[in-house]
Amino acid sequence: MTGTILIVDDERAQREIIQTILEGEGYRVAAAPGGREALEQLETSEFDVILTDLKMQGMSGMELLERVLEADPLQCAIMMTAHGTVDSAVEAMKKGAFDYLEKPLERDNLLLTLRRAFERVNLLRENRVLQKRLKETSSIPNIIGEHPKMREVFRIVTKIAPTASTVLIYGESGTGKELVAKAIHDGSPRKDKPFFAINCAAIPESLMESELFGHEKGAFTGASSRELGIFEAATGGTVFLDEIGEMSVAMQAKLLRAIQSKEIRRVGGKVNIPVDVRIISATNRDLEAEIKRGGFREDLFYRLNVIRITLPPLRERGSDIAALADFFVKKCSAQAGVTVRGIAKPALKLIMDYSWPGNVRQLESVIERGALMAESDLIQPEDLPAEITEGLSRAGWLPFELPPDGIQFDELERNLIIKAMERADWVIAKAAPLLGMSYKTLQYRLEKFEIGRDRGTGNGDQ
Ligand SMILES: Nc1ncnc2c1ncn2[C@@H]1O[C@H](COP(=O)(O)OP(=O)(O)OP(=O)(O)O)[C@@H](O)[C@H]1O
Repeated sequence: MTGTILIVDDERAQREIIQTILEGEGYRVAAAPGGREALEQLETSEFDVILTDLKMQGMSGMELLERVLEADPLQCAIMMTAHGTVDSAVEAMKKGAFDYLEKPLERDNLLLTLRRAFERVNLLRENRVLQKRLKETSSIPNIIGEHPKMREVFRIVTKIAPTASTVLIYGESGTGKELVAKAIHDGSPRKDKPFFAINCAAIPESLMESELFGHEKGAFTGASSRELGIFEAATGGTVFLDEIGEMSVAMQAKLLRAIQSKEIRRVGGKVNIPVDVRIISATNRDLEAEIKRGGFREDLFYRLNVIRITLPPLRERGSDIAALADFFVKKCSAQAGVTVRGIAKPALKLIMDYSWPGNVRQLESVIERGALMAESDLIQPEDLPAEITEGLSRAGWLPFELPPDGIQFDELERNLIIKAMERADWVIAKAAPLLGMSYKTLQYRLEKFEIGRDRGTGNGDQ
């Protein structure tokens, strides 16, 4: 039998008898003549079980129990009480003692109670190890998230990263889809080979095939030399197809053929070239609904959707906001010239209350801006952009009331589009989800309103 026990009793003879019995059973035993001495020993050593007398000179067993459990609520303690003091024994149990033993002690009863106590100690210990292991496996470097939905993401990523299966990541813009795709690549045997990401919404239809599969010299006007597409360039590695829902149906057919045959043909080429890439794709659209509408091929969907990972929007994991903000502050403070080391409480409250339609990407850029604006070493409310300080809180933000004289709807729409484009650094693919529009709809509206980066003509793409 292994295990450590601390006996606390002010009667020396009692201590010695119990110590002899327990050492005879193989336990490692220490003894203390009173509560104070016991607490001193507990400061430097850990004991699995504390066996203490109730009535002692100086500190009572009850007070010792309270102090011990205050420091470690899971400490296993057994109270020894004089015959006929059941009330105190019950009180000790209520306070959190594991059990009590009536004096004079009976050897068998003592050993049986200790055996049960050690069963519990071992169970708790195993539980702690499991919890620790769970924590270790459910985190990925540089991806912050303690929310159960993120833990589930980490669990799946850790499990499937080493396999060859295709993965489809669902999530709104800025929720970390590319970060997760990269983590899957980094956790796979392909990690030393290239990881290439392509945003299907940002590439014009006419160039998509060449981007994916490459082209031969002279394949089309402007193709002055042979160029490899990302399928060939990433060979042995991973291709990440972001915003797959924006890919045209014609292109989807070509992609499906490439996945099935594991071969591609460069645009203008005459031969098929074998390729070996793992495909991870991502979307913020409901592809199943797109299939019903005829906008997405069902057979391709099943090829891509072998493993599905759903990333929650930031507003659904509010408990992660503070840790993410802190992570970005640290990231910024590593940069030259930035002296910020934290976020002031009132600013943090505004950050926590905000709805984050642009998700983690928006939070990251707000913190970056705050770190640059801050005059002290803490980010203050005045260092945050208006949309956050104006308290458009998660609980029902209602930005507009219809003014008494009505409104010019076109003007309102135009302004909102400009605001979204500014927030998305003039990348249409990133601005579109902020407005709940598809890439094509937003592109059309940018042209219609003649919105460009310089507010002049042109659509300001990329
Ligand atoms: N959990 C996280 N921990 C730390 N950083 C994160 C996390 N999630 C996202 N980020 C950061 O937020 C930014 C946006 O993430 P990412 O580009 O992966 O999002 P996305 O979902 O692919 O966006 P989009 O759909 O617009 O392409 C990146 O700078 C990324 O590093």
